[in-house]
Amino acid sequence: MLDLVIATKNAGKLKEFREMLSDIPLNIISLQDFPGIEVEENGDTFEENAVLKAKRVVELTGIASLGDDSGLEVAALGGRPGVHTARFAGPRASDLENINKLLNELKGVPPEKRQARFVCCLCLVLSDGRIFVEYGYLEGYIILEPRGTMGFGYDPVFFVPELGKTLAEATLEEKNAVSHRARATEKIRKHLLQYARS
Ligand SMILES: O=P(O)(O)OP(=O)(O)OP(=O)(O)OC[C@H]1O[C@@H](n2cnc3c(O)ncnc32)[C@H](O)[C@@H]1O
Ligand SMILES: [Mg+2]
Repeated sequence: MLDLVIATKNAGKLKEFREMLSDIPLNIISLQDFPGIEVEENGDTFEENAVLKAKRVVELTGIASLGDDSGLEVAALGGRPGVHTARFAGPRASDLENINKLLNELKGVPPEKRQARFVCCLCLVLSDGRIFVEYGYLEGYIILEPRGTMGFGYDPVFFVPELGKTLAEATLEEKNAVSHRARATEKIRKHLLQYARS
């Protein structure tokens, strides 16, 4: 069975990928298995960062890699925090600090004007250098107070109309049925299947 390195240090993303790709015969590992690898995410777009992550891992390991760069675009904030989502409240910000900063910036914005979307850009780089890029989106609203304990990141404040709950109130299976990451993964799946058979 071939290895696939998910180019991430985020345990929440890894858990979602492991579940979504469980039917593909690949041995899924991550940067937890390569603690020395650091990737500077200095791109101006999700795509630049997703490509940076996966290319760097292939360069250093020689193993095919899937990079995920994702984030939140909030309409009332003109699309911010966007590519800066992970460091919205500062370079080493925790999920809670980021959520608090978001809720503060949205203070006084009424519920119907709190539209947001999650964006996920996935980049698969194979060891022969071939590159595939796909996007997925999830539309929702930023609620007034966090709700739920599952998932990661901004999940407790992201309400999904099609689920009738926040992403942190959704099970892994429910989130993976609709998420930005799941939608991008569906599009990249055929390339992963081909790689697994190679
Ligand atoms: O770069 P890696 O190591 O993959 O991990 P990261 O957490 O830094 O990931 P990003 O650079 O892609 O930043 C994504 C930001 O968007 C948030 N985010 C992305 N997908 C999310 C999801 O499904 N639910 C909640 N928050 C999410 C996440 O918490 C980060 O703050
Ligand atoms: Mg990151």
